[in-house]
Amino acid sequence: MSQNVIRIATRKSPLALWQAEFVKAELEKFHPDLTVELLPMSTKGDIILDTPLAKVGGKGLFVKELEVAMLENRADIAVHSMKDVPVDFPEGLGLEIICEREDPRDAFVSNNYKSISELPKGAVVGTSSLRRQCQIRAARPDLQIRDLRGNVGTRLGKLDAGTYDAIILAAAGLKRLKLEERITSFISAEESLPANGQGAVGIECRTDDDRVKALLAPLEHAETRFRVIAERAMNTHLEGGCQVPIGAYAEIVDDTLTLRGLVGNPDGTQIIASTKVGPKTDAKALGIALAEELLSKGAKTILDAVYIK
Ligand SMILES: NCc1[nH]cc(CCC(=O)O)c1CC(=O)O
Repeated sequence: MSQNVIRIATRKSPLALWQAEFVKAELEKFHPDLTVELLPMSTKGDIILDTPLAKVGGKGLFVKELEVAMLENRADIAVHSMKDVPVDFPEGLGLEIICEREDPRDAFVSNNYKSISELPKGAVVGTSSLRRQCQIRAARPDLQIRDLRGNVGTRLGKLDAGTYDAIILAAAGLKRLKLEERITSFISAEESLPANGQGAVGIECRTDDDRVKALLAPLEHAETRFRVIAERAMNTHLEGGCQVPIGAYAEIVDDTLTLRGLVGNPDGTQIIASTKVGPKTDAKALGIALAEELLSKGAKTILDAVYIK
């Protein structure tokens, strides 16, 4: 491979392409002589669109093809939403860079109502995230949750077609796609704890590729890394993928990290939540400790029930 080219393997969804273009622009900013090429491809997760993701099973539905491309040296890096990145990487690949986090919150989108609390009794809310479903139902057991798949544009189209009274999406995705004006209101972390890594973009590459790693280094954001490490450690220790009702959200103030976590069942009748606080450099240990605490409070029974359904 020429010394002056980096090839980005990317999914073809608008959000994935935005993320790849963002990394391309950042790389070109730091390295004016570098040429960055995009290699768009389809993944299993893009193709299986009619089955709830928890049932399709298997983590990493959206990343396998990208990883094969890097291992076969057809691409050098892949850009991921940290929320969708599996916890384990194939031999030879690793998540080398975590970029600065965008807004981590969930967003409420509706053409008729201002917020979840203003929805009329029995209103229909679209989301395929068990995490969002669980927390919405906990606050409003009367609401009906309906599956909502497809990329961000497709989901907004279904809302506009009248299929739902409201839908829930990640604020980060809407902002990145310049669709921020579609956000009716932001859902606070207290109302809906975000998914681990939500709003953060990570870069995967071959672990032995020192040339690429050196080029990527300026894109690293240390604070985001500590936050995402804590959140992912909790998720990993719970053995949860993205498609389970688990929320994990870390914040840092003056080098002190506060990690909140919750595990619930899809209908929101059970939620186990807790918090750990400690030095940010203990991010991983805090995540594991929080997972242990949630497990000891009954999270395992809840998660087992979600997986076998
Ligand atoms: N699960 C799909 C996905 N993966 C990342 C984002 C949004 C952007 C982000 O979290 O970085 C979305 C869409 C959504 O949840 O609305």
